[in-house]
Order: sequence, then structure tokens, then C-alpha cells
Amino acid sequence: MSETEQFLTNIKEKAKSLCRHIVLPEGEDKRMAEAASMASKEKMAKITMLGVAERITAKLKETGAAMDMINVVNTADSPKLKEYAEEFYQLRKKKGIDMSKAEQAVKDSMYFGTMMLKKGDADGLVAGAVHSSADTIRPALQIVKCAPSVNTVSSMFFICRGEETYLFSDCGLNLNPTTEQHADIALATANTARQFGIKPRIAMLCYSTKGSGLGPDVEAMQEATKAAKEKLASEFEGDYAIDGELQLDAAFVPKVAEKKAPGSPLEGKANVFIFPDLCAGNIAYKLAERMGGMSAYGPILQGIAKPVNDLSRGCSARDILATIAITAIQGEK
Ligand SMILES: CC(C)(COP(=O)(O)OP(=O)(O)OC[C@H]1O[C@@H](n2cnc3c(N)ncnc32)[C@H](O)[C@@H]1OP(=O)(O)O)[C@@H](O)C(=O)NCCC(=O)NCCS
Ligand SMILES: CC(=O)OP(=O)(O)O
Repeated sequence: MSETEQFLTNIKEKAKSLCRHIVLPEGEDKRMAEAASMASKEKMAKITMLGVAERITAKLKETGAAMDMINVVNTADSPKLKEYAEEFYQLRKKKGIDMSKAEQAVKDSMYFGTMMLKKGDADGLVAGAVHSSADTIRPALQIVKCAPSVNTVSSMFFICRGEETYLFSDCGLNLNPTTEQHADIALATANTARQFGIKPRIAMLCYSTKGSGLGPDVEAMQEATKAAKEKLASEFEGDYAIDGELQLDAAFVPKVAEKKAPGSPLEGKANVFIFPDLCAGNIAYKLAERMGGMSAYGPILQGIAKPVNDLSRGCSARDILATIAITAIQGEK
């Protein structure tokens, strides 16, 4: 992992200029305290930490946090519980939730934090250092829901080293995307790239390049490429390139692209990689991070109405800090 990574420097600077309010529901985790402490000292965001207040405060003091930037909420006896339970009940009653279940649900910091976001009591949420991705993303899907005119919430990672920044998707949410979902994922990831100042060069990945391999998965990525091209042509604002189906080397190595995909608009210089399914995406990002020594920030949710971002349970405090910065930028108004 490079200390001079350009992406991290840039997003921290941008987040500082925004100083958004980010809620961390897993406030008792040591890495959360370390990340909150770093964010507070750099005046990167206002932070609310949820859990048992005494334990959180003790950990924050150990890290020398700037306490004027951090609010600690004892979730179990917050005066907001009643209001959040009522709202959660209204949102989920059609799904069979009664008032007593709603009261129980919002005592859980993950649901409490998500309700803070819903009610405008925070600008963004970061969790997943303790909870699995499913348990982090589910409350967001139930409460915050899709952004207007979006059908598919998806997730991506920023994969970084030195001056290099790549976007990988979907690595955390959609198990086996349909053709339509693949097109949504490609569009959403192109939009994320643009939001972070990157011109998207999108590769729709497979084990085959332009028909070199056979099978239903090849056909699926050919269909997905066609649908993604159509969606981008009609809905993406900005300059981009897209091609598929491509193997990773044909997407990423110019000399290999010349051989395997001559005439590809990507010319072996893709920076956005769309994976055929969650197995491939999740394994690929962990390979880049754990064997390739690159930084991996995410899963960053795309297409959700307000910024909620997940983490790997194996994350570091630095990963959390980067995710806080990304969340702040996504919430820019
Ligand atoms: C995220 C996940 C938990 C959601 O599935 P689930 O718990 O079964 O929840 P449901 O299917 O009941 O969906 C809950 C709500 O989210 C909505 N939803 C689910 N997936 C969605 C998507 N991709 N985009 C938009 N909405 C979605 C559903 O429509 C439903 O809405 P409703 O309850 O208001 O009707 C599931 O997709 C999952 O487990 N994904 C993989 C996570 C994972 O293991 N990642 C690997 C490590 S990063
Ligand atoms: C993103 C991810 O893979 O999360 P975890 O490592 O917590 O399963």
C-alpha cells in the first residue's frame, strides 16, 4: 500500500472543504475510533459514533481525538428512539413490521444510524467493519432505498496505487446480475468515476475476448455489453469508452489488446472493470488488495438515495478514513 497514493490525498482535501456529518454505527470498534480520531484531527468531517457511549469515549480518548468534531450517542437511551421507531414502522408496516418490532429494530445501531440518515440527522453512513455486507446493506435498502429513476443499487471499489485509480464493480452486492442489472452497474460506475474526476473507460469482463471462448457466460457478457452501450449512449453525460466482452489482459495491457482485441476503443487502457458476477468481483478486489498490494476502498454503494457505504470486516482504520471521505463527497449538494 502506497503512502503517497494520489486518490487518498485528493479525496481527503475535498472532504475537508465539505466537512459533512458522517455517522459510524459501529462506534465501539477500535478501528472506528482510530478513523474518527484521524478525521476529527484533520477536520475532515463531523462524526457521530453509536453504541455504548462510555466505551466509545474511552477508546476515542486513547487516540487523542479532537472531541469538538465528534458526537457520541448512547443508542439504547437516545431521545430519538421513539421518532425513529415510528418512521421505521411507517416505512415497513406493509412488510409485516409492527410497532413493537420497529421499536426493537431501531435500538440496533445499524438501524438507528440508517434512520439518522433517512431523517436528515446525518449526511452519510459508514459501517461494515463489524457487520457482514448483507447486514450493513439491508437496512439501507429497506430505509434509504434507490435514488430517483434508479432500479439497481450496486457496489464498487476504488482500487488505488500511487497515481493509479481503478473502479471495480460489482464486488459486494448483486450476486448474478441480469443483462439489465449489468447495464445499470456499468452506468452507475461510470457516474461514480465522473463524480470523482475520472473519465470512464469501461471493460465488460469475461473469460473470453470477442468470441474467443464459448458458453452461456460469454453470451451473457456479450448481451450485457450491448445493453450497457445502449444505456450509456442514452443516459451518461460526459466522455467515455466501453468495450466487451474482454478478458482482463485484453482490457488492461495495450500489447495484449492489439493482439486479442484490435480496434477496441479501450486500447488496453480500461480503468473501470465490470465483473460478470459477485464471485469474480469479490475475489478480484481481494486479489488486487491482498496479493497485489493495492489499496481497496469500498464497497461503495451506487444508486442509493443517500450515501451509505460498506467496508470489509478485514479493513484498516485508514480504509475507514478513506471511506468517510468518499461518503462525504457523495453527499455533496
Ligand atoms: C444486500 C442483500 C442482503 C439484500 O438481500 P436481502 O437481504 O435478501 O433482502 P431483500 O431481497 O429482502 O431486499 C430488501 C429490500 O432491498 C431491495 N433490494 C434488494 N437488492 C436490491 C438492489 N440490488 N437494488 C435495489 N434494491 C434492492 C428489495 O427490493 C427489498 O425492498 P423492499 O423490502 O422494500 O421490498 C443481498 O443482496 C446480499 O446478501 N448480497 C450479497 C452481499 C454479500 O454477501 N457480499 C459479499 C461481501 S461484500
Ligand atoms: C466486501 C467484503 O468482502 O466484505 P467482507 O470481507 O466483510 O465479507
